[in-house]
Amino acid sequence: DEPTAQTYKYESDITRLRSLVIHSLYSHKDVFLRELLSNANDALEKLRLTALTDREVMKSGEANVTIEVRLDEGGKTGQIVVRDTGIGMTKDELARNLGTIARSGTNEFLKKAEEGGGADGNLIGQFGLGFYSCFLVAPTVRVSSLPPTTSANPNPEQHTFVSTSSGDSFDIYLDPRGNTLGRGTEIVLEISEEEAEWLSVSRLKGLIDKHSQFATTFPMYIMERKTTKIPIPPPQSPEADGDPDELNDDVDKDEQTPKEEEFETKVEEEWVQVNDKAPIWMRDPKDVPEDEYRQFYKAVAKDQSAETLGWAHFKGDTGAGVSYRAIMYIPSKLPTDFWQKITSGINNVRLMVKRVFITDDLGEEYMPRWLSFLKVTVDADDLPLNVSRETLQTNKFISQLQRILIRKAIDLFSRLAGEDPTVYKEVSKLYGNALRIGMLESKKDKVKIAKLLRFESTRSDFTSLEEYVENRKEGQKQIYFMAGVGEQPKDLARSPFVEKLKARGYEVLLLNLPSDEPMMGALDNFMGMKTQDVSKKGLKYGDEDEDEAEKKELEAQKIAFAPLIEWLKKELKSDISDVILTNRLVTSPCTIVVDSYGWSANMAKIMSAQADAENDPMFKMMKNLPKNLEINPKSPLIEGLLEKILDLDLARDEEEGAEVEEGPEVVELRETVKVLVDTTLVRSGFTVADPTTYFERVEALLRRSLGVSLSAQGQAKVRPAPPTAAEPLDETEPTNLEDFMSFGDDAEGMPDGQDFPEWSQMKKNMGGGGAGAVEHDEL
Ligand SMILES: Nc1ncnc2c1ncn2[C@@H]1O[C@H](COP(=O)(O)OP(=O)(O)OP(=O)(O)O)[C@@H](O)[C@H]1O
Repeated sequence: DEPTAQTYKYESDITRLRSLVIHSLYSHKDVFLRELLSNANDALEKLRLTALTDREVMKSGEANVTIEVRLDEGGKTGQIVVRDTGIGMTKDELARNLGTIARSGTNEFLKKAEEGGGADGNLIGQFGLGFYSCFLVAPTVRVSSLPPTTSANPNPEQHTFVSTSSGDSFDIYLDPRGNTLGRGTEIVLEISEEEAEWLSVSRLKGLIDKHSQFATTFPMYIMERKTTKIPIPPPQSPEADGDPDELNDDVDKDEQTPKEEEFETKVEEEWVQVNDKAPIWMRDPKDVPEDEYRQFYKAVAKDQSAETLGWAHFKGDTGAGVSYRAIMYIPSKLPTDFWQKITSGINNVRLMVKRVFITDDLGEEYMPRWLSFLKVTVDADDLPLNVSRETLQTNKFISQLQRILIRKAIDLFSRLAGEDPTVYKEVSKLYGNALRIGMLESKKDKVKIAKLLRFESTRSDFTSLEEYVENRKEGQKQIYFMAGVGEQPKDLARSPFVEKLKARGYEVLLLNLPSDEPMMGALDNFMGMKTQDVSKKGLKYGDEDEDEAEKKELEAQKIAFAPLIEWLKKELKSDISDVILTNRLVTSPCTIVVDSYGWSANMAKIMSAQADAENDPMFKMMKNLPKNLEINPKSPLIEGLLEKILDLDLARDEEEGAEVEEGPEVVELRETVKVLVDTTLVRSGFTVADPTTYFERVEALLRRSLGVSLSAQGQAKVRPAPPTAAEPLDETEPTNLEDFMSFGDDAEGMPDGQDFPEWSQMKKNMGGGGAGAVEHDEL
C-alpha cells in the first residue's frame, strides 16, 4: 500500500542551497559520507546529552553508526544505508531540519558562494550544509527516523522523508514498516548506474580512512559480505556404489574437477568496526606506546611509509575558554621539491572539533612558511561547528592557537636537541635552513630559534651558539663567523680571514647556507656577544690592549711600509678604496675586506643570484661599496714589493708630480700587482670584474717566467663553416646513431629505442624512471 504522504515545499533558501551544493561540489562528491557520519555523530552526542537527564533513552540498543551497501539485482544500482541510533527526528523535525528551516548563516554563505562562483568542499563542511551533499551521489534520498521514547514523547512513531535531487518539494509519511529502527535515523541513498562507483565497500572504507577515521567516538561499523563457494559433493553414482572392484581402476573419473553447477555460493555477512581505537590525541600520552604515535603519523601523512623524527602531544586551554588537545609531528623526509612548491595555504594543521574533522585550511599563512613542514592535528572541545572559513580566521581560539603551535614547535625542537644528538643532527640537516629563515622572520622568537641552530666551526662539526659562548676566550666579545654559500666548511676554514683566528685558537663558525649570513646579521647580538663577519672590518680579539709590543710593531711598520701603501693606493684607486696594513693575516700576503655595512663576497653572490639583480639600483650600490686591500707586512711577498718600490724610487716620482718616462720594470710591476689584487679578490670570495683582462695578465706573467716573447702570436688557421643550408630538413627520414653522436650534418634525433646518453643520466638524476620510461616522442 502506498503510504499517505504529506508534501512540503522546500524553503526557498534551501532550494538555492541544494542546487548550489549539487552544482558546485560535483568534483568533491565524496564529501557526502563525511557529512552523513558527522550528522550521525551529532545525533548520538545529542542522545548522550539527553541521557544525562533521562537514563531511559539509552536503554534500547548500542549507540553506534552503521554503514551498509545493498546491491540491486544485476549489481549495477543499489543503496548506501547509513544508520545511527542517535536522537532521531519526529515528523515535524524531519520537515523543519531537512527542508524548511534556513539556518543562521545560510544567507551569508549563499551570497559568498554565489559571488565566488561556487563553494568548495571545505566551505560546505564548515557551513553545515552537510545533508544536501547526499544529492551529489543519489538522485533520491529517503530518511527514516524515530526519536527515543521519553516522557515528553511516550509513543514515538517512525516517519520517512523522501526527496529527489531536482524537485522543489519533499514528502513525509508514516513509515509503513513500523518502528523498525528502535531509535535513531536511517538514510538511504538510491544510487544510480552512473554513480555506481560508490557502491563499493572498500571505496567507502577508503573514504572513512581519509575523512572520517576519527569522525566519532561511538563505534562505527560497515557491513562486509564475503562470498564463498562451497563445492557440493557429487551425487553418489550407482555404479560406484554397486561395484567395489571399479574403485581402483577408474582413475580418470576421480580426477575430474567438479563443474560450475556443483558449487554453492554462500554469503557471509559481518559487521566490521572501522574505528576501533580511541583517537590517539584524546588519550593520556603515558598510555600511548611509541609505535602508535608512529602509526598515527602514517595516517596523518597519508603515507604508509612515512616516518617521523619526533612529535609533541599536548593539551591546554587557550584562555578563550576553549580547551584543546593536539599532536604535532616533524616528518623525517620532505618531498624534494617541498620548498619550491609551498606558496601559501599549506594545509598542515588539521582542525577537529570533538573528533570531527573541520578543516585543514585555516587560511594563508596560518602557520608561518618556515614551519610548513609540521603535521599538526588539533582537536578543540568547543568551537561552533558551522563556522565559515572567514569567521574561523577571526575566531579568538584560532588566533590564539596559532601562537601556541609556534611555541610548541620551538619547544619540540629544543627537546629533540637536548634528548638525542643523532636525531637532532638529522633535524638540523633537514630543517636547518627553515629554522634560519624562522629566525630571520620572527622578531619575537629570534633568540629562542637561534638556540636551535647548529653549525660547523673550526672547533666542532656540530655546535650551537650557546656552546660557542661557553667556549669563548677571555675578553672575546664577538662571535666570529666565516660565510661562503655552498662551500665546504673545511675550505672556509682555510680562508685568509680565518687563518689568524684559527692560529690563535679562537673558534670561527663556518657557514655555508644561503640564509646564514643574513641570519647572523639579523641576530646581531646573542647573549651579549656581537656577531662578526671575519671578512669584514671591525674584528676585535678583545685582548688587543694587552699586547703593547704588537701595537708598537704595527705603528713602526706603518711608517716603513708607507711608500708601498701610497703607491698601491694610487695604482689601484679605481678598484680599491683603501690600502691598510693589517695584522689579521698570518701567511697570506693580502686580503680584500669590506666595510661592516657593505656586502661581503658571500652576500654579493647571494644577491646577484636574485632575478634582475643587475638592474636593481640597490644591488649596484651595495656591490660597488668600498673594498679595502689589507696587506700583511710579515709576508715576504709584500716585503719584496716594498723593496721594489724603494728600488725604483716610485714613491718620490709621485711627490714631484713629474711625468717620468716609465721603464719596462714599472710596467711589469704594475701588471704583477694587478694580478695579485685580482687573485686576492678571488681568494676572498669575490669575482674578478674583467676575467679576460685578468687572464691576459696572467698569461703575460707566465710568458715572462718562461722567457716567451710577449708579442709572439699563435698561428691558428680557421676553416670557415660551409654556406647556409638550402634544402629543408626531411624530418621523417630515419637517422643513424653514429651520425647523431658525431654531430653529422644530417643527424636529427635518436633512433627508436635509444636514449641519448646524457638524457638517461639526467632522468636518473631527476629520480625518474630509468631509460625507456619517457616516450621518445617527447624528445
Ligand atoms: N542523523 C541525524 N539524526 C538526527 N538529526 C539529523 C541527522 N542528520 C541531520 N539531522 C538534522 O538535520 C539538520 C540539518 O543537517 P545538516 O547536515 O544539513 O546540517 P547540520 O548538521 O546542522 O550541520 P553540520 O553537518 O555541519 O553539523 C541537523 O542540524 C540535524 O538537526
